[in-house]
Amino acid sequence: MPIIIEKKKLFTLVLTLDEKNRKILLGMKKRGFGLNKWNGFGGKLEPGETIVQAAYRELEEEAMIQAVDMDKIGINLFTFENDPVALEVHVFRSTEYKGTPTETEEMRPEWFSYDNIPFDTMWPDDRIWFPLFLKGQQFLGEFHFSEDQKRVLEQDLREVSHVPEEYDLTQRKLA
Ligand SMILES: COc1nc(N)nc2c1ncn2[C@H]1C[C@H](O)[C@@H](COP(=O)(O)OP(=O)(O)OP(=O)(O)O)O1
Repeated sequence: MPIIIEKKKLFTLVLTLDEKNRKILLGMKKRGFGLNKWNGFGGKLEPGETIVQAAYRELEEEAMIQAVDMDKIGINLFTFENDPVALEVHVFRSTEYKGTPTETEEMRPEWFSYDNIPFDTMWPDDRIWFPLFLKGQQFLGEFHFSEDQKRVLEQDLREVSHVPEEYDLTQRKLA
């Protein structure tokens, strides 16, 4: 079946690393989309906000920490069977922060070793692009999910030398 996109929604996703100890900070989602899954911290943009501003804000709101550095490392475009709305998720990598990760209404933060990432309790796309993310390689990904959001039916993951401002839908690989 062709993948038709009539509209896309922008999201951020921030993953904080403790590179010295090879650990990653994830949050258990306590409500809404992605409930009961470990993920990075992020969400939708507020009116008038840039993608980068939203990334800093969401990390602070959901984990109570302030990123000192943050680099956009990739964009994932998610589509779902029989749904014309795509999710364009801008992924950021942060290695320094201020504050103490603290549980909030939306997320329960926890550190995981790079060797023990809980992929079985994460979105299924994560195990595909995390290896690039962890080694600091910029990427563009497309993931087409089953209608029940449980399985990746088709995927395309590319290493890039520059991450664009937004995903160019005319250049997408899955269509
Ligand atoms: C479908 O595959 C996905 N995989 C991963 N790893 N992350 C995803 C996927 N789809 C969405 N996400 C990310 C993008 C955002 O970081 C969150 C969802 O954000 P949410 O819906 O919670 O947005 P908020 O603005 O925080 O929502 P509230 O209005 O509830 O505050 O998941």
